[in-house]
Amino acid sequence: MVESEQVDVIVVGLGVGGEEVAGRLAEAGLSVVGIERDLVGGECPYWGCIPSKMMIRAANALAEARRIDGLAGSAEVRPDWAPVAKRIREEATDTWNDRAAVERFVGRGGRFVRGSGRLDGPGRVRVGDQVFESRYGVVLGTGTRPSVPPVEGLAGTPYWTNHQAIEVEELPESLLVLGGGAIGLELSQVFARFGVRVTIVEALDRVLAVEEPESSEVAASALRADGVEIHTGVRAERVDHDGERFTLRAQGGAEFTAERLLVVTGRRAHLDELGLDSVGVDADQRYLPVDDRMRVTDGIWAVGDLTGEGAFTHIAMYQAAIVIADVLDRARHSRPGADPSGTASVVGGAMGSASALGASGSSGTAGTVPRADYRALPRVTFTDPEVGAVGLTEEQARSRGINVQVGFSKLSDSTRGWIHRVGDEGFIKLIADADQGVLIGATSAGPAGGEVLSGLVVAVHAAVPLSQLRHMIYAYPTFHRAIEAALHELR
Ligand SMILES: Cc1cc2nc3c(=O)[nH]c(=O)nc-3n(C[C@H](O)[C@H](O)[C@H](O)COP(=O)(O)OP(=O)(O)OC[C@H]3O[C@@H](n4cnc5c(N)ncnc54)[C@H](O)[C@@H]3O)c2cc1C
Ligand SMILES: NC(=O)c1ccc[n+]([C@@H]2O[C@H](COP(=O)([O-])OP(=O)(O)OC[C@H]3O[C@@H](n4cnc5c(N)ncnc54)[C@H](O)[C@@H]3O)[C@@H](O)[C@H]2O)c1
Repeated sequence: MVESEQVDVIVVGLGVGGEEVAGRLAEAGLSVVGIERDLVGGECPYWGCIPSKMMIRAANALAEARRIDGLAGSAEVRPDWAPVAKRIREEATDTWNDRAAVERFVGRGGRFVRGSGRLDGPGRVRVGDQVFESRYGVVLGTGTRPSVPPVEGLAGTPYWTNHQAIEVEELPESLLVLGGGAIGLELSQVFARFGVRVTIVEALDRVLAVEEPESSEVAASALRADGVEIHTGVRAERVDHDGERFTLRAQGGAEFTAERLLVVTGRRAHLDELGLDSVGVDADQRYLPVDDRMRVTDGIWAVGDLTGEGAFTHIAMYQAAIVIADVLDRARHSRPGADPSGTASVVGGAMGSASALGASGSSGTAGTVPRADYRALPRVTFTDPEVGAVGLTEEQARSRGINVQVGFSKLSDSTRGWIHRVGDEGFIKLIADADQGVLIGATSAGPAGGEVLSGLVVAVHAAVPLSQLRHMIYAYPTFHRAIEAALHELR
């Protein structure tokens, strides 16, 4: 048996969630080993949120310029992908190099190990020839990878995932997008605005199917206006690549061809790679279930996409704060002569007297571990118009037997929408629990729909009574005044 090295905490996977947990625990004075097999920071900064939003910023600038005609004169727009690719390479990803992130982690007091970590019994993690043993526990933050459907022929073709789409230096003439979810819609609109002929093929009967049907309609009609072809209810049967072009054949005989094929049909965790059987946890699951303190089992926590609680960076960060508080709580109570009130410094040891966590307050008060609550989970799909949503959709609320009231108002009927004119598509949809007199869900689609959402997130999170929401003052003429109009429509 390989001799193991003892540390306080082992973090496997330094994506959004793992990096936050490992860095903060190290700052708090624990000895932390952080293990990452690819790039420290994970999907979001290198192939996800940040570069995709840089693309969207650029594509939206083109769209705004194209709206000048008829509103403010005329403009000739000549898209150029080169500055977008350069910005992603130089500003966002350092050409997909994590040097700075590794240095940041080490600078916070962490020990970095590059490799694939795997549980090797309770508290133990193996990385290649090294074995680490943890005093307080192991945190898993290994995220997800693209889930590629078993369509005949697809596996042998040079299809793109989000990685190649984000890294692209020269745009193709045409692009087939398999999957009309968040990634499919955001990237399709970007590429279409830069002149690529884009076709989306979606299996369900509408795009963005996890959100309200009205959201699907607004997003689909905006993309169509940008020239994107959308085919829903299509079952892909076979994919071929002849060296130059892809052909996708669908059930019923329909055929789609393009120079490139982007597969964005969801993501999946790879639990089989984590050695979960060595700690008695079933690896044959889609995600790793956790309790409201993110505990998988005694001494093992999970954070981020791996938990299946919503694949968003803000969820990974939210969960990370809970894990940090819980691990520190355990460390506090495990020390000889521990102060169970939790009022002493967070942990002992050479670096333990001053707690950065205590100073920032993000882990909660010493001794109290916050519990996860996803009632007011916000999400924003950054199409133009943006589709922001929080809490339950109408269908989810009805299927739970809630006494539902729905309020709806179109942005174009608001003063601000009318002033805005071109590009004012969108709406506010409110879902209320009539018995409780509170909002339990809401959608805010429109220009800055994700920003307008914030008031609705507060309303759902804090269960603000509808009577109070109706008697608030909404600034004139804002887009968010449409919330007031929708409140008056609740029935
Ligand atoms: C194109 C795209 C756009 C997105 N846009 C947004 C957005 O606008 N807003 C938003 O909130 N979210 C967005 N997301 C989702 C967001 O990127 C994820 O929710 C987030 O990255 C999840 O963080 P994580 O820490 O759970 O996992 P990840 O970021 O996936 O990190 C997991 C890390 O673990 C490593 N790893 C895996 N297994 C092992 C192992 N055995 N040993 C060592 N290391 C391992 C991986 O290499 C990886 O670095 C987007 C995603 C994509 C793909
Ligand atoms: N703005 C954001 O916050 C943002 C942006 C991008 C991604 N993300 C996160 O990343 C996750 C993954 O994004 P995604 O777009 O890959 O997944 P998704 O689950 O959002 O969408 C996948 C789509 O592919 C469709 N699909 C599945 N199999 C198919 C098949 N065989 N043929 C045709 N269509 C098929 C599904 O019906 C679905 O509409 C999202 O769930 C989201 O949480 C967030």
